[in-house]
Amino acid sequence: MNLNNRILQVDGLTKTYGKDTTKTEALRGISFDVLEGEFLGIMGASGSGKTTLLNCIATMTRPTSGKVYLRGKDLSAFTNAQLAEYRGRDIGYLFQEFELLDNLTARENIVLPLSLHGITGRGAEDRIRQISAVLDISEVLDKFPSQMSGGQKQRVAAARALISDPDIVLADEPTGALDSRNSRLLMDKLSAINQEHKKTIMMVTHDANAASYCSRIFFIQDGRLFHELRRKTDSETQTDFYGRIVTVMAQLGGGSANVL
Ligand SMILES: Nc1ncnc2c1ncn2[C@@H]1O[C@H](COP(=O)(O)OP(=O)(O)OP(=O)(O)O)[C@@H](O)[C@H]1O
Repeated sequence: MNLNNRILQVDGLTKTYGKDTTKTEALRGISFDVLEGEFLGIMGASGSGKTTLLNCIATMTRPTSGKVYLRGKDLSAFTNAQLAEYRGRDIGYLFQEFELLDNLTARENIVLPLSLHGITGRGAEDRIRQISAVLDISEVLDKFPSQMSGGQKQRVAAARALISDPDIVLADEPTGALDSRNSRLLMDKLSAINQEHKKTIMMVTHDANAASYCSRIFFIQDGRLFHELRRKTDSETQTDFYGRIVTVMAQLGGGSANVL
């Protein structure tokens, strides 16, 4: 592994919620590296710690111990100003339930991170046009969320996550609220953004189909890394990779149907 293009380093991350009788050890020591341009999947049963892991990386949750480094810089040592810059510019976050603001149009939702984080509007219109074309949402830019389909809302949310050209996109179950057609459409777009625009993506998912678009997948069990799968570049079809994913899902706990 060439560590020169390591974008993110997760080192011995633990997270314990509550104490005594309410204590939950959500993460029990997780370490891995993410390389630039990877499309990394995180899978595991409900409650295994996937969202906690993503939120520690997003600095929405503070780890109990361990560190996260972005390009070698320790996030826990960031000042408030550096954290704001990190959240607003270095990462983009895509939520399962879209989290668009209902009283803003698609266009206003997409530019929100730029204004919230004081990023200047230089070229914002050009950038919206480019991203909207990639995500096929040019037609809905002046619509409000209530006037869009679920698939369109999630693609608008993806545009919002990408508008500041972040180093890494963190996605938590982005297809969780979508039907299979819209899931496939979103995954095709995310895959193109990863492959053609070289954007690093880290995605939590329960969906083996969505995971089959990834280049590498971590399986988490009870707050620990259980297994890692890597798609064989060039020599493995998405269908074959899907087959291997389903096999590991079954090993994780007695059959994919009752695990994930
Ligand atoms: N804020 C919190 N306070 C207390 N316990 C929490 C909190 N957030 C998560 N947990 C607990 O930590 C564990 C891991 O939760 P987490 O949401 O990270 O799992 P997950 O793998 O993302 O689950 P799911 O697939 O159901 O979303 C669970 O047992 C959960 O109940």
